[in-house]
Amino acid sequence: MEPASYSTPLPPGPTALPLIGNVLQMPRSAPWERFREWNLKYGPVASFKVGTRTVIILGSRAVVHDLFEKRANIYSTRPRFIVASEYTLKGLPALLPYDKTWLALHRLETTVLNPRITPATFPIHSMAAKCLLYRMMGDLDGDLADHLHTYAGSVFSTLFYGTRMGSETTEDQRVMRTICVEPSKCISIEHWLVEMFPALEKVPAVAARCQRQGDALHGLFQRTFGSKLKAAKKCQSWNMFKHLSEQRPEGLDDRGFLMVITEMELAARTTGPLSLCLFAVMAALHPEEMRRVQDEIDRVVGSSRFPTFEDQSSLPYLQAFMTECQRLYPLVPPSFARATSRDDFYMGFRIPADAIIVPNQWAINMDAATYTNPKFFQPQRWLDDPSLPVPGMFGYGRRICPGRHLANTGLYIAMASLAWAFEFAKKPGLSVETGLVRSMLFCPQTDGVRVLLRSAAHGAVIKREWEAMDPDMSLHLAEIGSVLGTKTSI
Ligand code: HEM
Repeated sequence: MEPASYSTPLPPGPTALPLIGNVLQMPRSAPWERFREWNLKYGPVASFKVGTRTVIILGSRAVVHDLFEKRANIYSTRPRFIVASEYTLKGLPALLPYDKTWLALHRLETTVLNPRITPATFPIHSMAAKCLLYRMMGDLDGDLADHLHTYAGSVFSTLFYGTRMGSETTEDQRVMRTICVEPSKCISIEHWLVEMFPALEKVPAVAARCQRQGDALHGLFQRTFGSKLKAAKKCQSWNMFKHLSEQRPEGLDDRGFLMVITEMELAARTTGPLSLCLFAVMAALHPEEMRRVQDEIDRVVGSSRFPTFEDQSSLPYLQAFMTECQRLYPLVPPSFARATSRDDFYMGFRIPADAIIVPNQWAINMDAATYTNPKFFQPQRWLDDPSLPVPGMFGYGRRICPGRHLANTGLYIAMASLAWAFEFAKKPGLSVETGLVRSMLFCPQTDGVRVLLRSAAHGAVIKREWEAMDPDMSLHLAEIGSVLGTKTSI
């Protein structure tokens, strides 16, 4: 580590105005594009000011690795987000500083988000994929995004609460979708202003609005997840939330526990479906690439059965297509911000304690020195050079997404099944760029995607599998429970 000195300059960046800093240079949408410009101009570690706070933008994979992995003791905490951490999402583990409370809650979550259970979840994911195909086949002109959200809903309401496969209706998942969208307002650009000018919190009207929003959201979470949790505890089958409530650490009150449940619900129900929406949009926009994915699936799987997890290693082009989607359009383009827990000195610059650290994932994925023609959708690049660094879509270091194993499992089988069963055609005007960026999440719009069944043979398999399906998942859930070493009630 370089010698500490307070005269060491901050990383370079655009000239800041007194008081407001660089606020006027911040675009209202896609700020990660401006961050990239600054990284290109000032270097891979650049800084700017928003109000009184220092923001450090990291524009290269090597720098993110140095700081988030090698200096994890300094870079694993979160910034203090006034609106989100103290009002609307108070108690959500993802927003907590890196301290004993966070460690205890994180340990609790990883009790069930444990990679050891992955193979035991295969039957549940596969069954949900079958339901997805059956529902879509019967509603080809329907709302594609709805179906993709229902897929995630089926998987997670079975895993989290032990419900029968497919028992969650489209209406249930619409309600959940509305709930999931609400908190994203807490991280909108507008709210950042309050975060950057903490004095605004003292303005009575602002404080009252934050309080109202917080109370409303907490009320919603308590009602929704509180009653679902009650049902999970009574459920005969093993389920994740019953398991978690049995492992609940001493000192964690009902409200705190419910925020753990809320966090897992929000994460599970938003991220996966959005990745699937992106997959469908990219399939429609790049028919020639999708054709290659389907040729591969036809060779390996054929049309008389569904793709399975055993097929995964034989479908490298599908994997390349998925990875290229994630590189070009990362779900969380600037990734999630971190903060420094103390002063640090890096590359000759001072990174002050409490600085907000933004690992600009989108810029890293656009690095032309790593990815030739980075703006082009070229799945083949992953086969030509298997040593290419995979986009860090799940974050880094100690705060890396604990749900990544489950997420990858669900994405693979859903994407393989969708590509096996359907063609995705482009309606006039479809563009991935129109994908709405709701706060910091990229939300691809699927209205411009037309879905067609690939053949009558595929349709017959979907129907046959649906008719043979047993929606009772309790044996599979018991298997997950036994991997985790719990007694089960069946
Ligand atoms: C495609 C799917 C997903 C993506 C792209 C994704 C991405 C991310 C990212 C970028 C972070 C921040 C990591 C960091 O700060 O470095 C994160 C955190 C988190 N994710 Fe995910 N995630 C996904 C699915 C899931 C699922 C399915 C779950 C749970 C069932 C989950 C649970 C969490 C939790 C609890 C955190 C907070 C970690 C903390 O306490 O700081 N995620 N995720």
